[in-house]
Amino acid sequence: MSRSDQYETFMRDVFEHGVEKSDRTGVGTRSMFGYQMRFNLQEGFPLVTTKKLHLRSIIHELLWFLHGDSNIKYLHDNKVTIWDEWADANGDLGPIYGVQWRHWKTSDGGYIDQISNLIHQIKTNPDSRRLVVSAWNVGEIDKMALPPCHMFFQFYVAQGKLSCQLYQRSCDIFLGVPFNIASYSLLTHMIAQQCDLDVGDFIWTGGDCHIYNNHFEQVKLQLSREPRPYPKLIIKRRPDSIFDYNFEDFEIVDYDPWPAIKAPIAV
Ligand SMILES: Nc1nc(=O)c2c([nH]1)NC[C@@H]1CN(c3ccc(C(=O)N[C@@H](CCC(=O)O)C(=O)O)cc3)CN21
Ligand SMILES: O=c1ccn([C@H]2C[C@H](O)[C@@H](COP(=O)(O)O)O2)c(=O)[nH]1
Repeated sequence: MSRSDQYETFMRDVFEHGVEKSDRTGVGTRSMFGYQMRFNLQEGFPLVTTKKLHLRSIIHELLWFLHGDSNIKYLHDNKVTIWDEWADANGDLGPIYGVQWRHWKTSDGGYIDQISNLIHQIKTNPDSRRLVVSAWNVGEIDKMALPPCHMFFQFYVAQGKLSCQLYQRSCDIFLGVPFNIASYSLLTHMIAQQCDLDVGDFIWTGGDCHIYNNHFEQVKLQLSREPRPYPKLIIKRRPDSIFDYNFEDFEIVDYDPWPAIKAPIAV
């Protein structure tokens, strides 16, 4: 049975049973600690259907991470504005996700490309239990515009299928989480294609899962809507490496969402 309501069930649980909690931004939240969702990627691409999602921003952001970039110029060139509030006057965000994924600094002055190493390990040693990428570089957190939220992910290969589990320490359920689910599901499809594997599950694990107090009306509206079946992802080409995908390589078919719902972002 295909389920396309895990996200809404999660949102409803936190909305109904979360506790009041103040937070860094001053907005205030309703929060729950610890939650897990499992998406079978064989059954569709988990793009939330109870509001229209801007997949363009999600794809460009992921390609930007994979390029090891942390300046918003690439995003701006592609009309993506989701990181604007955190960039400095030069558009820099410090050593956030992309930098840690591709150029983790070592103590002897070298760099580690975690993504290249990961792909190599999946291809040559798929049973490994060390198929891990971390953005949580403790020694560099104070140089980042925002400490990583989606901070640690692990892959798993069994029966010809690639699965991924993400640990997200802090989760803005209305604005951030739909982006995060789609982004890592897309990454899992791309890595599976590169490694000649089918896709398995994407498992999302959250730490502090919160709904901001100024998202309550939007959440009520969203929860009044019936989820629809998930769309399908088509990757139109098989690039030579994980770093050679273009925006145009991806197509989502049969996405029939409810209308978009606007909300302010907590900075
Ligand atoms: N409070 C907060 N929540 C987040 O989800 C978040 C941050 N901060 N800071 C860093 C990044 C930036 N992210 C963002 C930023 C903006 C949107 C947003 O405004 N989404 C709109 C559409 C925007 C668009 O695609 O142009 C939405 O309706 O989903 C989503 C995620 C995720 N992260
Ligand atoms: O990919 C992302 C990035 C950020 N968030 C949210 C989670 C929190 O609401 C804020 C970060 O604030 P902290 O005080 O650093 O936890 O951004 C997200 O959900 N997804």
